[in-house]
Amino acid sequence: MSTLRIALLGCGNVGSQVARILLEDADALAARTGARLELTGIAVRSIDAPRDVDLPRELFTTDAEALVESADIVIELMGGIEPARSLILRSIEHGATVVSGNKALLALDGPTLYEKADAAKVQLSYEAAVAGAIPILRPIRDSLSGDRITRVLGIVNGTTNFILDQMDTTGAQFDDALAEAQRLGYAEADPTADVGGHDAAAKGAILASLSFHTRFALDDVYCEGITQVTAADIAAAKDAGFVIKLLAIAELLPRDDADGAGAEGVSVRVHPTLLPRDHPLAAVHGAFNAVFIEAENAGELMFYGQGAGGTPTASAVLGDVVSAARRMVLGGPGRTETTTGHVPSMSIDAVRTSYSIGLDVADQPGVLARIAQLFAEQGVSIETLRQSIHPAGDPGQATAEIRIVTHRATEAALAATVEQIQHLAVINSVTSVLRVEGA
Ligand SMILES: NC(=O)c1ccc[n+]([C@@H]2O[C@H](COP(=O)([O-])OP(=O)(O)OC[C@H]3O[C@@H](n4cnc5c(N)ncnc54)[C@H](O)[C@@H]3O)[C@@H](O)[C@H]2O)c1
Ligand SMILES: N[C@@H](CCO)C(=O)O
Ligand code: NA
Repeated sequence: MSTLRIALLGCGNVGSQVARILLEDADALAARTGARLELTGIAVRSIDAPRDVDLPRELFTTDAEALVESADIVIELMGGIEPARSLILRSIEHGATVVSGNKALLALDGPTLYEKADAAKVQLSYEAAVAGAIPILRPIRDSLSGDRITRVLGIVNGTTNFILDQMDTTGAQFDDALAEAQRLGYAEADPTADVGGHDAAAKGAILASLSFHTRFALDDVYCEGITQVTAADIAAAKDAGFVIKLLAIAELLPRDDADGAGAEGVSVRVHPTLLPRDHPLAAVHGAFNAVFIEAENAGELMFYGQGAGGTPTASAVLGDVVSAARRMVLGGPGRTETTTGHVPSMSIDAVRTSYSIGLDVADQPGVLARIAQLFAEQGVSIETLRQSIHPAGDPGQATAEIRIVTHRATEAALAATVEQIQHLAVINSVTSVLRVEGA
């Protein structure tokens, strides 16, 4: 039996579990691949740093460059842009297959890496980068490659799903739910990339690229996080039969711009979204992830599981390693990417969706009529309207909270409506504007 030499870069949460599995399950992995997967070294910053997993000390090295030069398969789990990027490029130049979980790097500079890998005829795979343990990239790339995907809705960030789920199930405020996520170790000490939607946006760019056979970068993704979502938004959504989730959405849209008439484009966006409570994604609780796909022939599909954590994520890494090793044993590089299309990226302005709008208004005659008139003037049709009165001590000072759910409208029409409403004398404030999907 032949031997494949494996270099591991980084020995943190995920890397340490990958090393453990490579050593503990060596016989089973050899039987599955037809080659022995020999872990030749683990690049670390400090050889004597304390680690959760007990690994042979002689495997550790601080010379990552030398390690990749002698490897058949390089597993990059350091995270960050540099030196991960340079080490991956160096590995490709040396003809090594690369497996990575680095969504930040892939969303930022994936095209350069894929092109170098294609030119060198080596494989680059990264199942761990999107939705951790959930097999999602291989199903999109392989299983669904004979179908036409039309829409992808993903809960791809566990921290934000945990926070929104806590707010929904316990009525917690955002800050308290975030503190709980940090206490349980879901959120980073600096949770900006999670709550700002940037982590989900990186994953959205990767999902869109593979689903629509075109390379989309982070810049193509409209991104809105969950920091503005209040307990009142969640309660109002619940009252109206919805749940709020942070979704990464990639969908095919018709184009009606001058040179695109009759053609299609792709919109990629991340924002808090109202979902009907009977939508399959509404049942994804806690820090779990799920990706809901609509395809022309397959119809609706959902992939569910743990999107983070050292051991679950290591499962996805090992899947890529075994798959790559099998192809190396059988010969030939196999085809890893088909993102050679040219579907244009479309801005969120082209999207037509429903909106949930919260208004704080004076409780006076004619207020509803004025609001309804303004919506009509902008061509935005109201689907439901709920009102609750907040009495005040002085007569004439009572206020009302109004929640309007619209039929589908464009971002432009909605923005114009909100802009005009703010100028109405009877409106105290627009308390929230959220999009609705899946209704
Ligand atoms: N943890 C998860 O749940 C999860 C899920 C999906 C994807 N990922 C991705 O997997 C990768 C690793 O994540 P993690 O949670 O294990 O991170 P981590 O921070 O726990 O581990 C990274 C390790 O790499 C080491 N490292 C950084 N730069 C190095 C260098 N120049 N040389 C040697 N070692 C270096 C760090 O010291 C650290 O031990 C990241 O790209 C992350 O985005 C993680
Ligand atoms: N911070 C990410 C980790 C997995 O990429 C999350 O909360 O889902
Ligand atoms: Na995955």
